[in-house]
Amino acid sequence: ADHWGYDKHNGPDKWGESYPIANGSRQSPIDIKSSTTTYDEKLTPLKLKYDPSTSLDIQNNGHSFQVSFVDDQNSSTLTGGPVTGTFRLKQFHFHWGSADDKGSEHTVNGKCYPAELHLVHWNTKYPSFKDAVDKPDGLAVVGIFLKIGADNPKLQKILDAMDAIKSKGKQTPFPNFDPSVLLPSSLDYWTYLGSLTTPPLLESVTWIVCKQSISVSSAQMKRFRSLLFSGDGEKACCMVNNYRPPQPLKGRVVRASFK
Ligand SMILES: CC#CCNS(=O)(=O)c1cc(S(N)(=O)=O)ccc1C(=O)O
Ligand SMILES: [Zn+2]
Repeated sequence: ADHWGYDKHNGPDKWGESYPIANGSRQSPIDIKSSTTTYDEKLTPLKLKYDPSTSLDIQNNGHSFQVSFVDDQNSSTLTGGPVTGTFRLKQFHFHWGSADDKGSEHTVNGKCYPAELHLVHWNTKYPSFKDAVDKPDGLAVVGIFLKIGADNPKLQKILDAMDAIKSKGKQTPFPNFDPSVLLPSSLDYWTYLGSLTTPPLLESVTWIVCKQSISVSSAQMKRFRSLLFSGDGEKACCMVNNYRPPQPLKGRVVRASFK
């Protein structure tokens, strides 16, 4: 069948044909309207504890690139914040645009960022990621906006690995990477109940979107855009605009951990 993607004939507007949940009641991403969010003093600080020895490899999966982690122990975890229990880091990936004026999935008061980082964690009340991925409290994804500014040296290791994973299906070892280096200095966040932003669009994600962004330079963004959606031997297609636009809030409340 026609594999989903991000262009006219297989993009976000078409996903509902194969994944009816695309029109569900808790879809992501959303536009975060700061005036309609509500401060919740019961929200505790987000606790992210990452062990660099759990980082495994970096791969081009044909819709983004992701760094995967060993998740057979509670070495790299998310606790606190809006969640109950312990969530394990499985992978992180990015979404970005064809130019600096778009690319993020979440938007803030209608403003897009050039890219957005997603750190995907699964609830250890379930035996594995695949058991968690379709449960309403199965996943917690931390979203971090990238804003155009100075070169970000913390992205260098990722950028240098890109040459080895240019086309779909490529994978290369990526040991000893500490994702903490990608976190902003403040972990103030907005949180709401949503979904995966790519098919199968499962409504299993507690979203935790950081208010503070991290920097990326225009030159560094150009290197993201040199990756390919296409595999070796296929017509080269630049990996850009791999973001889903904001979806209807449908009555959901977005809480803020900060005043
Ligand atoms: C079955 C199933 C599934 C989802 N896998 S994922 O949570 O790693 C993921 C999550 C997201 S996102 N944008 O919802 O965090 C995007 C892409 C992926 C992916 O498979 O590549
Ligand atoms: Zn994502």
